Amino acid sequence: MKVLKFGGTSVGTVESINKVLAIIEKNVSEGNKIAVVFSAMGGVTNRFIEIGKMAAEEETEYMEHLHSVEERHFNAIRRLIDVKQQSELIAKVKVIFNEIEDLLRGISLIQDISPRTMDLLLSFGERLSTTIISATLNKKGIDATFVDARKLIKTDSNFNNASVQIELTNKNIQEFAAENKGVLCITGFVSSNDKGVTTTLGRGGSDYTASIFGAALNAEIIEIWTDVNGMMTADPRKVKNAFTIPDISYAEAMELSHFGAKVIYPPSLTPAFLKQIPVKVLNTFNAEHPGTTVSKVSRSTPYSITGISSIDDIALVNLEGNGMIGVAGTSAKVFGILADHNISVIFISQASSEHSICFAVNPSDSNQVETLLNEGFQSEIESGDIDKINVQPHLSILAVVGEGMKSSSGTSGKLFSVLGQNGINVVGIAQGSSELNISIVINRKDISKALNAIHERFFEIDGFTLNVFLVGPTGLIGKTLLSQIENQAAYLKKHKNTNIKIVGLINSRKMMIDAEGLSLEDWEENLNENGEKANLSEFISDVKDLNLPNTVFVDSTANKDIVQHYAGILENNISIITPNKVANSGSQFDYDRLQKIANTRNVQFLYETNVGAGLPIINTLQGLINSGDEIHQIEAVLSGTLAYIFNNFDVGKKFVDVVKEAKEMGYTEPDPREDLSGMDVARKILILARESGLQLEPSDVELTPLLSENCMAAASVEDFYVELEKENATFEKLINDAKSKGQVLRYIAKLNKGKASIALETVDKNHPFYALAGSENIISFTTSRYKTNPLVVKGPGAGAEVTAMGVFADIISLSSSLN
Ligand SMILES: NC(=O)c1ccc[n+]([C@@H]2O[C@H](COP(=O)([O-])OP(=O)(O)OC[C@H]3O[C@@H](n4cnc5c(N)ncnc54)[C@H](O)[C@@H]3O)[C@@H](O)[C@H]2O)c1
Ligand SMILES: N[C@@H](CCO)C(=O)O
Ligand code: NA
Repeated sequence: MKVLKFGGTSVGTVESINKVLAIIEKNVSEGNKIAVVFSAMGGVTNRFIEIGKMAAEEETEYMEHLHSVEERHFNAIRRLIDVKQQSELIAKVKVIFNEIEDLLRGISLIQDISPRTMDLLLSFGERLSTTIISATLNKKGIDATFVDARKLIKTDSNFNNASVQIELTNKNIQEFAAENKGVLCITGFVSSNDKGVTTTLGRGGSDYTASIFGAALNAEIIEIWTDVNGMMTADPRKVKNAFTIPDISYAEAMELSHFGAKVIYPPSLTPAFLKQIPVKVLNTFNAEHPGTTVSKVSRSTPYSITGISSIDDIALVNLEGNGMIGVAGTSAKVFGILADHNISVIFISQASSEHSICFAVNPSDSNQVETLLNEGFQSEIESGDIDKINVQPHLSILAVVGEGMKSSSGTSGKLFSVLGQNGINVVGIAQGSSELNISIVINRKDISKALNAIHERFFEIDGFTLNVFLVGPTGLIGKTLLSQIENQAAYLKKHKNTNIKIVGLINSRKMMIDAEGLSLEDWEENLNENGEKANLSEFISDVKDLNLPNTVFVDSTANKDIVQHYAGILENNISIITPNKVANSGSQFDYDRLQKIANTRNVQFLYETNVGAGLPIINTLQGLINSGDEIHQIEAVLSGTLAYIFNNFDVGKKFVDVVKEAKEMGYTEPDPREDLSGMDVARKILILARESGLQLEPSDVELTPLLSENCMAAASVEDFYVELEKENATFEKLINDAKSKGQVLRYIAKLNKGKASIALETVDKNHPFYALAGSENIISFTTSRYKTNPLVVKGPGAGAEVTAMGVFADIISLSSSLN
């Protein structure tokens, strides 16, 4: 024997009823003995509640509303059953509607609808749907018996939420089933008391009916047919990667649904659980899907948790005070007061210090709770033993549930590290000693981020995803970075189980954000055609509001305004990666501030490409300092542009043309004067000084300017080229003088005895900086450990590919640290 139950959406339309019929027919053709429980057509119960209330309030339109419900049922009959065979059923249903009309007239006369009357009114929903479907089955040649469950399920007289007299009910059902063959078509939700007065079974009522029948008939299985593919690992509306849980224990199902997974209401399945009858949750609209089996057996699963669910809106109540310590009875009093007022508690936590009790309630109860407890504990509050009751609204609870975490370590560690890495503040924690559920209270704004991050970490179906917002995608570095990410995506997926997802782009003209991820194939056309007008502040506030997990903000501009936003971005627990040197080369105060925010917020601020592009300079220096080395001296060629220019300027060439070449090669700053003025090098040596542990301001860097005032004053880069052309002779002379002595020009930055300086020097072939080619940088660190032979890093220190690579490497390093 199998018991099937079809909910309101499954019997809501003719299309869905046809699917239900097909499922029943399939069972019959396979020779299964089945009993089928039906809910009312979707929405009908609520309509009846409204109509009943309208009648009681003498609103005459109730008749029109009733007629529309009637029409809906007649329409279904007309489409389900052949014209020639309809009349008998239509007559039967018409009689039922006449009864409903009489009832409503009565309600309207006495202007009252009691719980008893409401139960009678609501019972028509199930009676109608079941009448229609059983008749349809018969017309199709399937032997089906309409079963009015009111005759079999006997309850007390607690209308709206009656308690079942289980022994009597079982006996009734067993006797009935013994006498009646064929498909039993049973009205869900309804029952009656000893006097035969209609009652209903309350929340999850039709599931309860199915469970009662299943238990009474010793069914081998109960199938709950609904409109989703079973119970899922998380709410699929909040977590896109949620998937069906194939097997779940009764206890887990109970925990998950307590915290909001609404697919089934497990308390209603208790009769089945007690008899250890497995319950399958299946999808009427996707009947082939295996759904979820809820049963007693413990399961084998590759995951340490079974599912995550949440209640979005709760209020946390805190009762606190020194007078509570060691005093028995405080919690009994708190929960006694709540119980007296029928207020249900969702979560409780008390630290062993006994200094406070904290618990969660529905926000709609929170004002009442506050008043009740302030009154109840008035004398303790007055004497100072207990502080005033504190209520925190706008919170959410999430629960991580699974038998797998029992007596195994690591689940809570993993859980809290995900929350920590995503800057999600934990307001409260509770874990029962059953070790089946860890419940966490967090701020409401973080709930979606938390669910997604936890789901990703525990279920790892699609691997780890880093969400990237990029400023300056159409610039040289930005564009190169995007193409490197695109080319490397398959490798990262395969070898690191990592997805780098670009979720937002902004250049000086356009911006766009898509939390689902932007395609790297056509991002440029997409941004041009579909992007909104760029507005950096708006973009950044959208980034914050979106509150995605595992997020990084990449700034690939040389812009000064963006830097003003860094602190706020880090404060929102979003990491920053940038080749832009402006933030780290402003005031020492600003530099320290960003470092501090990143540290306290537990996010990363990575800027390897600030010095020497992709060359490992910042990481090397940080490694030296963090491991206890001391920097005695740094000597370096830090400008790729100037290195290139001095390596390529020769007699017969114009200096300005070599500068233009450097720009075309992608070595220069957006404005090459940043390089030629020495500003770019000054920024770099300042950053190295700070990374070495020194406190320096930009003005402390001694710098010999390379460019005349006219060049610096030019209004645009083009004007600057015009000015520079006039100074050709000066540069020619510099080079020739050096050459005549067998020397080369090097723009050398030094950090020595706490001082940073930069000067144009000539070096001969014995100098280690002599043999630099192209845009090569060289950095030589003399330290306590590298004293006689310095540690030297050398290689191309500018250019699109090597810089984008450095940014990309920072991105990978961030994602490894989060994963
Ligand atoms: N080129 C190199 O070799 C190299 C090496 C290391 C570091 N860097 C640094 O990389 C950064 C980018 O350099 P690039 O060569 O790609 O420059 P670029 O001029 O080609 O690109 C910068 C992009 O940023 C955009 N942008 C500027 N302000 C913006 C704003 N407010 N909002 C949105 N977009 C804005 C610009 O439109 C441009 O597309 C600079 O900070 C530079 O110092 C470059
Ligand atoms: N413009 C810079 C790029 C690297 O930061 C240079 O020439 O070195
Ligand atoms: Na670097």
